[in-house]
Amino acid sequence: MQLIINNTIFTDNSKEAVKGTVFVLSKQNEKFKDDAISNGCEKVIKAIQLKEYFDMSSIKIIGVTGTNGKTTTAGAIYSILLDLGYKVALQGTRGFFINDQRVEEYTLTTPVQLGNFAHIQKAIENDCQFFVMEVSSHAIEQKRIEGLDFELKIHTNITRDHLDYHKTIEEYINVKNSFFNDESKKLINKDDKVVKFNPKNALTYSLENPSTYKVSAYSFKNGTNVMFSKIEEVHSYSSLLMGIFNIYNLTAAIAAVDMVTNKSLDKICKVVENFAGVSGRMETISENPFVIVDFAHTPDGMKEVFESFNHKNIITVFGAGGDRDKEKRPLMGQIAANFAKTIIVTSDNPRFEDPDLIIEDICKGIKNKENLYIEINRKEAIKKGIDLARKDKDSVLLILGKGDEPYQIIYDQKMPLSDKEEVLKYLS
Ligand SMILES: CC(=O)N[C@H]1[C@@H](OP(=O)(O)OP(=O)(O)OC[C@H]2O[C@@H](n3ccc(=O)[nH]c3=O)[C@H](O)[C@@H]2O)O[C@H](CO)[C@@H](O)[C@@H]1O[C@H](C)C(=O)N[C@@H](C)C(=O)N[C@H](CCC(=O)O)C(=O)O
Ligand SMILES: Nc1ncnc2c1ncn2[C@@H]1O[C@H](COP(=O)(O)OP(=O)(O)OP(=O)(O)O)[C@@H](O)[C@H]1O
Ligand SMILES: N[C@H](CCC[C@H](N)C(=O)O)C(=O)O
Ligand SMILES: [Mg+2]
Repeated sequence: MQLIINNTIFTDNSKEAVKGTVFVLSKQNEKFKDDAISNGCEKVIKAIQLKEYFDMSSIKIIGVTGTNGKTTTAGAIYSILLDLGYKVALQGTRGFFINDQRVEEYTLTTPVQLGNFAHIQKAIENDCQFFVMEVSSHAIEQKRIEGLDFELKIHTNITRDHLDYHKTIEEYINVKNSFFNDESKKLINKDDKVVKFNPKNALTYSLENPSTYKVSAYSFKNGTNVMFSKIEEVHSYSSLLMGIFNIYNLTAAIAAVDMVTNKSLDKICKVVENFAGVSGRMETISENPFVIVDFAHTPDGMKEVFESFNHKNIITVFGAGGDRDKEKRPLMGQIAANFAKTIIVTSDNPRFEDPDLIIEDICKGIKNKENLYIEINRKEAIKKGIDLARKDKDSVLLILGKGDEPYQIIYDQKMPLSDKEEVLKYLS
């Protein structure tokens, strides 16, 4: 990865660290430091020193971390700030956006250090006042965010994900909590049971426990309508988004904008109505039959989605990613069995794993196999789900795990496959 600042080339790859370049050390590449020096680089610096070459004072960085809700909450903050007239950049799972234009397709949810600095540089060149970014647990552990000063750090929730990488839930929780142990301005979900944070400059939000931004009531008739109080002031907002978990995401987004701008909460609550959500997150593809595509791929994410439709007969199509956390698979099967009337287990992104074995892992959590179908071909599984949904007018078909991913990763190949396209093709 290279970054050019004032005609100086900065690189994080020793193979590029030739004469005239500056090698930027990271946790991932420090083992190549001697190679960089022998390749003739001018100097070796730590990422935190990039601030000496790079004035970032004109842009406010907002970081969102948590197991689920990062893309949705970051997307909502981006939408609100744009509607309030600010120039904003958004970086995350769905790619890199500047002022409503997608500048880069999906790469990493949080790029490597120089990738973050390159995007911030581009955002500053486009006069952005805010840089909203998702902060993944990998990024925290690998210190990809080293050198960034956050105007505000936001916590959505901490349940479980990426245990293939962090090995234990305790380690995963510690990594997530480490993002909140400094004196930065932070916004914490007070209903989360495992979050630990430095109380200095911390404000909170919640539906259950006492907090700064406390939701007092909500209803789902004609969309989502929410009432909350900030200390003594009462405010309300409405949204097209469904699900109690989206009330957390939207309340966090409203609170965040309140904390980083001097706009009135009433103005902020007004523009949040324009946020139509993020594609592939609780996205309604068809009303009749009722078909929704969602990105839920963790036990907690699935539980939240299922609980949003417990008034419906749930038919669900899902799988689990290969080369990811294996222990979550039976838990996902069990959650589906607890809520769904019909379960169709299929492939997600098998990567280098045998899709049959992934499906076997999921089915270990499904004791009652009466309404369980297994269909390894995701396209066929979606068709099966639609056929069943057509026969039950009180059903909702929930196609989970891939959201708006336009591909299926088999080995290291990205084969074109979009859940939404498959539904629309079959219904047309
Ligand atoms: C598992 C994982 O996170 N791997 C990351 C890790 O790879 P790695 O340890 O193999 O590193 P590497 O490729 O050997 O390179 C490490 C560093 O050494 C340097 N290098 C390398 C060779 C050399 O001769 N000299 C040299 O200097 C490279 O330029 C690089 O800076 O370090 C690399 C560089 O920092 C990352 O690009 C890579 O992310 C890979 C591509 C990846 O797929 N990561 C996924 C799992 C990820 O990060 N996902 C999260 C969460 C997703 C979500 O929940 O939304 C994300 O933020 O996207
Ligand atoms: N606040 C929340 N609590 C629990 N589940 C949620 C929440 N928000 C969203 N979800 C569920 O998790 C899925 C992923 O949401 P989103 O993409 O916003 O999360 P993310 O943290 O960016 O995920 P990833 O780390 O995989 O990119 C959604 O499709 C929904 O099913
Ligand atoms: N459908 C994807 C969802 C996870 C995407 C991202 N959170 C990651 O872990 O790479 C998978 O399970 O392969
Ligand atoms: Mg994301």
